[in-house]
Amino acid sequence: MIVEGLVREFRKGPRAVDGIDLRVEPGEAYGFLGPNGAGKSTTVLMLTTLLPPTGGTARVAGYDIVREGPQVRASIGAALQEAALDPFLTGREHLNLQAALHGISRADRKKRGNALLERVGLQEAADRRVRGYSGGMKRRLDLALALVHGPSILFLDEPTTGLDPQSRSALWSEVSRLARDEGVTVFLTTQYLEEADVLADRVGIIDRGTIVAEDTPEALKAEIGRPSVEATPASPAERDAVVGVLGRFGEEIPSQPGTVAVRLSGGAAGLADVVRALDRENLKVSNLRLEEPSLDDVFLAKTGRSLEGAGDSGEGAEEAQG
Ligand SMILES: Nc1ncnc2c1ncn2[C@@H]1O[C@H](COP(=O)(O)OP(=O)(O)OP(=O)(O)O)[C@@H](O)[C@H]1O
Repeated sequence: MIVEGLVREFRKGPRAVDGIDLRVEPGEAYGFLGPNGAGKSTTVLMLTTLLPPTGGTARVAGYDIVREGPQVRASIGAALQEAALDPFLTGREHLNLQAALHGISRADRKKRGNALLERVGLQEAADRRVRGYSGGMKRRLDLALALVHGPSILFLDEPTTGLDPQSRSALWSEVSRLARDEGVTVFLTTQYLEEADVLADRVGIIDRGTIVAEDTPEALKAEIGRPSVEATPASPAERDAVVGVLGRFGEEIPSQPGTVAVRLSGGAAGLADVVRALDRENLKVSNLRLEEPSLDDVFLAKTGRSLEGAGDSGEGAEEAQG
């Protein structure tokens, strides 16, 4: 997938996507991370040919998204935010219908449907109507539907938003397996740092329509750099003394009540020196933790805002999207 200078301007709205460049290699899992309203869904709609760009170009599976829409659509599968599931159809009926739409023969439809239902763990619910499905089951059915025609690229728009932790991790394993074992290229959008961290080989951070950082999660975190150490003084009376010792190793940062934290100016290796210094001063700590920088720190460093609550106010956005 090659994207160059892609733009989408809405007539009465913002420049939702403001000239983005990206490349996703075959078999790669790419995470598009950003707050509400950053432009993630608009990007996915353009790349899946559902919304025409107002500028720039993109090739998906080698095909131009504007001039070769049908070829693009034949190569991709998409599970988007507004799942078009019919509450009165069963999971199996949905798969059958989708397979028929893709021109899969009657004999193959059944086989394909069964295999996909099994893969996403919906065999037992296969003949129940979708209106009785949980949020997690609907997302898994969505994923199965996106895979019916064996696409080489899979688009997932916020696949786990609103799911409980268990359903979230079940979906994560399925997506990882697709990328790892079947070489499917995955392009997923998410507002969850952890999701990008777990699933993506590379992460692009999008804010207000532009990509502000892009790399492997490890490299992005390493760029922001230094880990922090957090200590819980065993006796609250010794808090100031612990602050004094830790302060020699870096600048103090906000931490949980009852704890002291500093960003280690010498990196993780400084932890041993911290322990020795505390010991020398006879200061006891009940807990000592090394914290690696998170993707949230990366977002903060690149945009000056924290990912939590960095989104747009959403005013009118929902309406406009409908
Ligand atoms: N059809 C539309 N008309 C006008 N403005 C729109 C339309 N669709 C999206 N926008 C605006 O474009 C910007 C980007 O929206 P987009 O949905 O792409 O963001 P997002 O990163 O996917 O956010 P979310 O996580 O909420 O889905 C927002 O400011 C949004 O209000």
